[in-house]
Amino acid sequence: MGAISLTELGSKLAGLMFIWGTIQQFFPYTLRKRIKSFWQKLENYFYPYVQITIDEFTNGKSNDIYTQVSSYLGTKSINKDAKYLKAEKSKNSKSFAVSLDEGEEIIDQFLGAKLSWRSHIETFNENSSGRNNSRPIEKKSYTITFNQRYKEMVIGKYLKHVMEEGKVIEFKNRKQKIYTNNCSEDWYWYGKGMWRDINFEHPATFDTLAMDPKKKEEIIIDLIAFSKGKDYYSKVGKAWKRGYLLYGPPGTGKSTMIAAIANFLNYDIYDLELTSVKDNSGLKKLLMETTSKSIIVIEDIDCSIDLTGKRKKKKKKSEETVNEDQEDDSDSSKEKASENKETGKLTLSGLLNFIDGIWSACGQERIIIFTTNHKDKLDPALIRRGRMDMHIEMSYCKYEAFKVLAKNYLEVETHPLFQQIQGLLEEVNMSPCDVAENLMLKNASEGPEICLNNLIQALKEAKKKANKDKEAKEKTSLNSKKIKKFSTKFVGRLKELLK
Ligand SMILES: Nc1ncnc2c1ncn2[C@@H]1O[C@H](COP(=O)(O)OP(=O)(O)OP(=O)(O)O)[C@@H](O)[C@H]1O
Ligand SMILES: [Mg+2]
Repeated sequence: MGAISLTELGSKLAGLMFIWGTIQQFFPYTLRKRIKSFWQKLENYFYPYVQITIDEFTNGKSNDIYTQVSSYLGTKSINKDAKYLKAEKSKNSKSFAVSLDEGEEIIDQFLGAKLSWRSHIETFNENSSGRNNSRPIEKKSYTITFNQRYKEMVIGKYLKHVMEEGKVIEFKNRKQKIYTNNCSEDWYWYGKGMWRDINFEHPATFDTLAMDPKKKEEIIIDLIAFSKGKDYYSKVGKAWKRGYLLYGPPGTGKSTMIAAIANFLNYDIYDLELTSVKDNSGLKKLLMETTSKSIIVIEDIDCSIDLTGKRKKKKKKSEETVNEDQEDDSDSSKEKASENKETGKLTLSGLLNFIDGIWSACGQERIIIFTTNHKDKLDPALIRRGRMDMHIEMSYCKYEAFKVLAKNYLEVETHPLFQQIQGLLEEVNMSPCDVAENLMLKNASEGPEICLNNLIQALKEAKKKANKDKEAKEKTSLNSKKIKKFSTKFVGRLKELLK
C-alpha cells in the first residue's frame, strides 16, 4: 500500500472516529469502552502508523528543529524524486536552500525504517484572533509518518540524526562573519554587544597562498586534525582550542593565511583590537561573547599593547635581589601574581588567562592566532606551547612560493624565464607581496612575459640595493673598528706618557 493512500486512509479513520465521538453518548459506558478498544485495534491493524509534527513556531518562538529539518530535507529533495520544490534564500545564507513544496512527499530511509516527510501550510486570517486588520497568517509545519514499530528508534536516533545533519548543512550554507571590538560608543549605548560584525568575503584559500608546499601541507593536516578532534580533546581532558603564531617580515602572507584558514574551516573571525580593550574584565567579557567554530585573531601582538615592556621593567627590579640565572620561571609566576592584583588595566596575565585560563574553555572548537613581525620581542610565556601550539614562519618568497603566485596571477606553470627568477630568489629577499605586485597584469595587452621580466628587473634592483647596503654596513663597521683601534692605541700612548 503506497504511503499516500495510507495517509488518506488514516485521515478517513480519523473522520470516522470523530463521528463516533458524537454518537457514542447514546451508548452505555461498558459498551462504549469495548467498542473503543476494538476500534483502536482495528485502527492499528489497518493503519499502524505514527505521525510526528514539527511546527515552525512553538509558543511564539521559532523552532530550531524546524529549520534543521528544512535544511536536511533540502538536500534529500535534490537527491530524491520530489517534483515540486521551493527555492528560498535567507539573509544569513550564502546560497539558496531547496525545500519541499506543500503536500510534496519525501521518503527517507534510516536503519531499515521508511519515513515519509510532508510539508504543510495552514493559512488563516488574523481576524479570527479578534483583530480588525485582516492579514492571512501562515502556519508551516512538517510531518513524518512511519510504522509504529520504529517509534522508539525515530524519537531516540532518527530525529537526532536529522538535527545534526541539518545543523552541518546550515553551518556550511551560512555567511561567514568577521567581528571587531573596535566599536563606537553608540554601538555599546544601544546594547548591541561587544562585537560588531560584517560579512566575511575574503577570497584567499590554501591554493592561492604562496609558501613552502610541505609547510602548507603540515598546516592543513593540523587544521583537519583539530576540527575533527572533538572526541580526542575530551578524551585527553583538554579544552578544544588551538593556538597558531604567525611570524615573519611584512607582506609575507600572515593576514592572508588567517583568511585562508577561516575559509578552509568555514569559521567566523573575531579580530581582537587589544588597544580598544580597557581592562582584563573587558577582555573576559569579549571572550564570553564569541561563538564556537571561530578564530580569534590578534594582529601585530608586539605592537598592540606594551605587555612586554612591563615584564622587562619588573625583571630589572628583581635582578637586584635575585640571581639572574635562576630567575626566569619563578620570576614570571611572581610577576603574574602581582599583575593579577592590578585592577582597571589590561595586563599580560589577563591576556594569558584569556588564551588558556579556565574561561577560555567557554565555547568550543576555537582557534587563536597571533601575528607579529618580531617574534623575539614577545614574552616567552605568551607563545609557549599550549598557548601558541604551532609557530609558523612566513618567509620571503622562495621559488616554490613564486610558482604558486605565477600560476595565480599569470596562469603559467612553466616558462623559460623561471630559471633566472629561481636563481635571483635564492640571492635576494623579496616578500611574496612585492613579487605578486610585479606579476600583476597592469593592462589587458600585457602578457606573462612582460610581467616576468618586470619581476626580474625588480629582483636585480633589489639585489643591487642589498649589495650596496651590505657594502655601506661593512664600511661603517670597518670604520668603527679603526676608530676603536686608534682610540685604544691613543689611550695606551697617553697612559705611557703620563707614567
Ligand atoms: N604568501 C602569500 N601568498 C599569496 N599572496 C600573498 C602572500 N603574501 C603576501 N601576499 C599578497 O600580499 C598582500 C599582503 O599580504 P599580507 O597582508 O597577508 O601580509 P602580512 O604578512 O600580513 O603583512 P604585515 O606583517 O605587514 O601585516 C596580500 O594582499 C596578498 O595578496
Ligand atoms: Mg598582516
